[in-house]
Amino acid sequence: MALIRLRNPKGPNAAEIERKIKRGNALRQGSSWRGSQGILLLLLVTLGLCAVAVWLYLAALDSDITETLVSSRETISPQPVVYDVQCSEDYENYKRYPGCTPQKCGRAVTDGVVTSEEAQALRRLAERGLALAGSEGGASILDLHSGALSMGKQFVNIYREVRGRIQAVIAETFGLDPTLMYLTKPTFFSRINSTEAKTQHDEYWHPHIDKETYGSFDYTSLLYLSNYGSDFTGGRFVFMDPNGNRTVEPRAGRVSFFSSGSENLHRVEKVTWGTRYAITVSFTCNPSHAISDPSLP
Ligand SMILES: O=C(O)CCC(=O)C(=O)O
Ligand SMILES: [Fe+2]
Repeated sequence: MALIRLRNPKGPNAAEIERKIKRGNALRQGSSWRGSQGILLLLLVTLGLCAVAVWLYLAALDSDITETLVSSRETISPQPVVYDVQCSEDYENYKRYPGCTPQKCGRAVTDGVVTSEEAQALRRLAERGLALAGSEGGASILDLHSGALSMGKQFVNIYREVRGRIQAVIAETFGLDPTLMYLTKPTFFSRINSTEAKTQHDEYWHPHIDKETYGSFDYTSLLYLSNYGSDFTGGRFVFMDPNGNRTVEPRAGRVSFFSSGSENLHRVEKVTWGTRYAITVSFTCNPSHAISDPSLP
């Protein structure tokens, strides 16, 4: 027995024990590898969550929108959705025209006044007209003034019908006499894309008050000819109120209208992708600022 012990000092189970030790080591190594894998995974998940949080924060900073008044996914019909806003003092500095000068101010949106076929026809017209030229920057306009187009022996007013309906819905919403409100200039098609601005005429995104910018406006209406989200991104209309920003998302055939004073300070977001078509159609209470439909003698 002693000899055997001498020849094999580790005893009869030494090989077995060694195997166990090796297996133990291997297991420990494996579990420490698995441990570091776990830590790595945890790190990655934490990093991912941090990235998402930063992205959400930046997105919130970028889109300073407090409220979406009307989204492009909903249909506002037949009645417009109306948001009352207190009239600014702007109107006191202008001559008042009873039956037209705003007594009640606000903003409204309707999808029930212009059909999608009409919007499509007007968009095609804008596409063709603007294809003849167009700005090198991102914003182009086509001013069709009264909207008259010669055809044979007469004028075909391309948007007389549509304009008449817009006039009627504005009058009804703000309690006006439609015969005392007049189409005024500029009345124009706009095309906006994401091309970088080349001149200040391309800088459509600045906050402004229509009554100050255009002088004659008392009521502004915008007829959208393309859809936010599918035809273009960015390019939402933003009312900039003292307590936050409120958007109207364009949608083909949608008419958005509002009193033109500083109670409706607004801007258009920069278009980030695609092309946005719209028509600005505006009305004045001052007959001397009216533009009339041309007629043949
Ligand atoms: O196109 C729009 O949504 C707004 C345009 C505008 O603010 C304007 O024509 O004065
Ligand atoms: Fe404007």
